[in-house]
Amino acid sequence: MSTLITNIAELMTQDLEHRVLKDAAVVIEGERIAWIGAAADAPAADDVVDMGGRAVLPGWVDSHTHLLFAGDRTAEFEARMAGESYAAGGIAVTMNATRGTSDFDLTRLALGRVDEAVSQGTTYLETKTGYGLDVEHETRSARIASTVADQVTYLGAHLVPAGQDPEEYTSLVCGPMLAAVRPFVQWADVFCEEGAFTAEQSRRVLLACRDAGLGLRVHGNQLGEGPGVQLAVELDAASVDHVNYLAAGDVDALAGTWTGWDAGTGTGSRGTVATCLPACDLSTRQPLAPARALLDAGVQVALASNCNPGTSYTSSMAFCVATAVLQMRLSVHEAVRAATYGGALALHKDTGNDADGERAVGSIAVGHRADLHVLNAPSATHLAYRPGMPLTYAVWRAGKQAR
Ligand SMILES: N=CN[C@@H](CCC(=O)O)C(=O)O
Ligand SMILES: [Zn+2]
Repeated sequence: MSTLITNIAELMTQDLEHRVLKDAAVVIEGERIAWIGAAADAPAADDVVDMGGRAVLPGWVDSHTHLLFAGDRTAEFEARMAGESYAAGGIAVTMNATRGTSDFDLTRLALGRVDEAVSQGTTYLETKTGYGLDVEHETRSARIASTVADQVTYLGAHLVPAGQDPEEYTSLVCGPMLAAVRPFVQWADVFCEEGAFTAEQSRRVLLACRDAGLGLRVHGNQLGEGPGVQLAVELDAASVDHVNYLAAGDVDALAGTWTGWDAGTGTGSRGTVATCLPACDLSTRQPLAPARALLDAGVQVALASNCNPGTSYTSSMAFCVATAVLQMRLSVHEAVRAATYGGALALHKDTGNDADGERAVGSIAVGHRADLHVLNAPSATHLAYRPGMPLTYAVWRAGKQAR
């Protein structure tokens, strides 16, 4: 079964050549992209869908979310808007609410959040554990997460629960908890920040997880200059996320990880992606991450929602893109790229086509997964030009129309 999607005013492919095609068409066949090119040259297909002069982008790749939670932190948000600063301790409020919720309700809540994201154009997403914080509840979160998200990250090292010795808790995270979650997760993450985990504790966790075969990610430099970025670089993590407070040495270290990467062919040795979370920066009133400086230094950048009840209760990637353009000084093409191809790079899903069966996401090219986001606008520029507007017109996820 093939579908020709035609009369596309602007097709922003975010492929390796950064092609933006005008008056274009795409053919999808099953879950894959089978053809792209000028609408006038399009081959016949079983079905034809006329986009009426709208813009088409890859679906958003949201590489950083925390969707497995119950409860709400409105009071904490209100206090912050009245001048309080964000501190890691709020995580315990969500931990208590999450532990007190049934499997059925936790699954329903997470699925509802995935639906919200997909209906706004997200077609591939990662989510994390981190609100269970004991073996039973971390394992449950990992298991449920593996049924609702495309990739799952183990974040047992999110906060040391009250009354527990930090070193003993770190040993639990590195030992029995890791063994229990392992069947359900691909990645491990640590909140390496004052009030959460020290550099030494974070390193212990990441090394144990790497030995268990997991890829690595780090929450780093969110609340102040700290060791997170350097640790991520040292351990060759796929991504370091937040990156609000960077010293010049941090930017250089991140740039250094990409010197063996050939961006033109998407081959070579991968570095550490800097994942910026602008909705979180605004909601916590932290300085926006220096995405412009990172890109200018040669660092690969992703944008993600960080959807969670404490610091960023939104899954709107369009909001992140608009903020990146309006406030972080990225071009529209750069911001969309960071929210699609950049997220795929951060999740190691940027390559793969017909030959290896692992289909790439985050860019529109033959053989890649058919993840398309149609805007109710003639160009992607409208994402920043009309911020906050409901611009998602249609979504294809793995070749199926999801909206
Ligand atoms: N910073 C650490 N973790 C989350 C927030 C968790 C919470 O406050 O519930 C984040 O990415 O911002
Ligand atoms: Zn996070």
